[in-house]
Amino acid sequence: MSETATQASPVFEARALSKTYGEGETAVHALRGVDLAVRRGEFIVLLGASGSGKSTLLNILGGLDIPSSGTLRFAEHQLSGASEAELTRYRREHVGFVFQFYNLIPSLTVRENVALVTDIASAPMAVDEAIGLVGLAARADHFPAQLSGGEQQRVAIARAIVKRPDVLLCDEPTGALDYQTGKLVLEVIARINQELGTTAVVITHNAAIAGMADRVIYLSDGAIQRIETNAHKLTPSELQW
Ligand SMILES: Nc1ncnc2c1ncn2[C@@H]1O[C@H](COP(=O)(O)OP(=O)(O)OP(=O)(O)O)[C@@H](O)[C@H]1O
Repeated sequence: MSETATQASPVFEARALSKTYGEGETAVHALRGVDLAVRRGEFIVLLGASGSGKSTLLNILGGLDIPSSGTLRFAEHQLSGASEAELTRYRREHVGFVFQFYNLIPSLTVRENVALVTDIASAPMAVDEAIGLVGLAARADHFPAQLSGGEQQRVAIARAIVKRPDVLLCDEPTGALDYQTGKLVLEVIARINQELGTTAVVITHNAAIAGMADRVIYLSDGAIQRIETNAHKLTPSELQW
């Protein structure tokens, strides 16, 4: 992260964020009082056991879910208490999502899959620029079925970043990929974070990935257990697992 990013004011600020699914005896407390500030341009890795609340936190940051209590602010937008229409606009203008499964449209080429989202973006980059950033210029006219899992995930990343989102939220982006392919995908996410200054929050089950983060947030039972800052960030090629 650059010096300016370190000094910038938080892009996300969460206070006492809680999320309860259901009610009464069957209530599940997915988040219990999370306080968190994320700086612009930061690379955050979220670690924690299954069920610790990682996806819930990421989905709330991305405006896909709403907290039961507490407050959440993104830059000048108050997300807690926002209407469904406001959250839709927030997601559209500011957030790129990458999930474990790529959700590409099989009948469209790489270029067409990425171009789809540019219609609703206010200032998208050129489709071929996004495809170039993820290293797939030579595959732009191919269909998803002609690509490896890692290449399909890179298309999904191109689709997420073509609209120039402020934040890139990734839920287990390498979960379905082998070691080498996973590293390539992580390299692309690190590149987007560094070259475009996109704030990145990445959920993983793989503790080794923590080495490439500015900060690692450990969730346990819906609460932040600890936060570690990496004095020296590793590149994905230096990670070993
Ligand atoms: N829509 C929902 N309805 C009811 N309970 C839910 C819902 N979504 C999540 N939960 C529960 O909230 C808790 C936190 O789930 P969450 O998916 O955030 O955990 P996670 O850390 O991302 O887990 P994993 O690593 O397995 O994906 C879990 O107990 C889960 O069962």
